[in-house]
Amino acid sequence: MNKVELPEGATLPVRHPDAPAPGEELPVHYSQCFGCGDNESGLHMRVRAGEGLTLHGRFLVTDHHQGAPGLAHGGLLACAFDEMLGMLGMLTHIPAVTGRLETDFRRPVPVDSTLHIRAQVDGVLGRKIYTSAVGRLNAEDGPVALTAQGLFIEVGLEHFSKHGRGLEGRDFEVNP
Ligand SMILES: CCCCCCCCCCCCCC(=O)SCCNC(=O)CCNC(=O)[C@H](O)C(C)(C)COP(=O)(O)OP(=O)(O)OC[C@H]1O[C@@H](n2cnc3c(N)ncnc32)[C@H](O)[C@@H]1OP(=O)(O)O
Repeated sequence: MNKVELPEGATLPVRHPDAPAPGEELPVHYSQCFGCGDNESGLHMRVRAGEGLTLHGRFLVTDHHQGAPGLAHGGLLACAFDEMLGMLGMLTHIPAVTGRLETDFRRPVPVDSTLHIRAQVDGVLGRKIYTSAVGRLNAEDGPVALTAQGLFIEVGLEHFSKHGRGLEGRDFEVNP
């Protein structure tokens, strides 16, 4: 994992009492989500809660995900990290959106490989949530293919009703 530089005063948020238990699979937060939903060409990411403020996810790289022939597209891999880092909100119940996402591509990711991603919350300062993740090839302890750091910004739920659609009657889930 990258060494994450946190600003002075950042603290670790509390794991929400209703967060999925360690080992529990996270629900699909939106059926059409490109990351975790039924979207035909999507990632079909499967994610389970880890200890503390961590998540473990994985997806199979398919022909839908190519950039160069036989290799995953870099932007699509960044998408997978956005999804994983965004889903950390299910541990904290803090509604937030990606403000900044930095991805380091360290190894090519071939079609038919499974990318295992471990994501964690590193700290919170005001509305800013600092997160990071590492992606490994074909096993949870496989070779590191990517690392990423994400800055998420806490927003009110009105962010999703104002800019998105279909949030009526929901409390903390931000997608229908
Ligand atoms: C409840 C949980 C449910 C979980 C469900 C799982 C869902 C999973 C879904 C997964 C899907 C994946 C998830 C997705 O794909 S989320 C979709 C992709 N992201 C977006 O669409 C966000 C678009 N941007 C915005 O809406 C606004 O710009 C936001 C809301 C982010 C901030 O505008 P706002 O007017 O509100 O606030 P502010 O501008 O005063 O900024 C506030 C603070 O933040 C700092 N700042 C801001 N930006 C940056 C930056 N780039 N680098 C560094 N710092 C930045 C800023 O300096 C300030 O700091 P400070 O001055 O206070 O120190």
